[in-house]
Amino acid sequence: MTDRSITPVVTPVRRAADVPPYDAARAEAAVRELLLAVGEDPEREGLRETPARVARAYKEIFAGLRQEPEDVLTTTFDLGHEEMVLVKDIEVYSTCEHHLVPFHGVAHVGYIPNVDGRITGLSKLARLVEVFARRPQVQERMTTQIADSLVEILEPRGVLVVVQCEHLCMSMRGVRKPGSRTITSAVRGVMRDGATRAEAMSLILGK
Ligand SMILES: Nc1nc2c(ncn2[C@@H]2O[C@H](COP(=O)(O)OP(=O)(O)OP(=O)(O)O)[C@@H](O)[C@H]2O)c(=O)[nH]1
Ligand SMILES: [Zn+2]
Repeated sequence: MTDRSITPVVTPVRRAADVPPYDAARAEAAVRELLLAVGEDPEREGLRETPARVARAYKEIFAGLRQEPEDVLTTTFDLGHEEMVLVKDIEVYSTCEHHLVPFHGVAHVGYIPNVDGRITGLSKLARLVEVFARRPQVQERMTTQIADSLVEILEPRGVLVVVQCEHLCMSMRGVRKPGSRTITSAVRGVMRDGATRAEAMSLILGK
């Protein structure tokens, strides 16, 4: 019998090319409806511009739906560097797909290049995080997507991604536990080896 507890759950994700263009007018109408639904007056002074503002903000916050990792992991160099590369404390702002409120914190992204030493620009790792953070998300999927796209594009020997976030849906509402942090990781290839993983983790945890 299959042990279902270790069966990976793969969420089908639409490719950017299949995502329709951003519909600002529709977003604006929806925000207006929401304001009415909560008992506000969208015509009052302070709220008159709000639907349009929120529509613009959502375009930015969900821009990652129209981007693919290969759009940002463009610059690769063959530097011959075969040891670990780790960028830590990359600030992350994403949106919980269950409540549409933010979760935020940091991502640490490390990889061990392939034997040709193919590496990418450091900023590209932070851009990669943005591609997946700027979508309606769950933290686990975001972590996995960052790791798997690095595997696909850089073909490295190993990847480790650790994300630590506070979910405002747990802080400002619901269970109301401000300050709790959720930590997720995705580890691929030789980064799974005990010593290598320990080295990456100590670099992440070290000040
Ligand atoms: N695994 C996971 N869960 C998340 C994430 N973001 C939010 N959640 C959880 O999604 C769950 C949704 O649960 P529901 O019971 O459907 O929604 P709810 O009634 O609003 O739940 P409460 O938040 O407990 O009030 C909650 O337990 C959230 O904490 C995430 O990134 N990963
Ligand atoms: Zn939530």
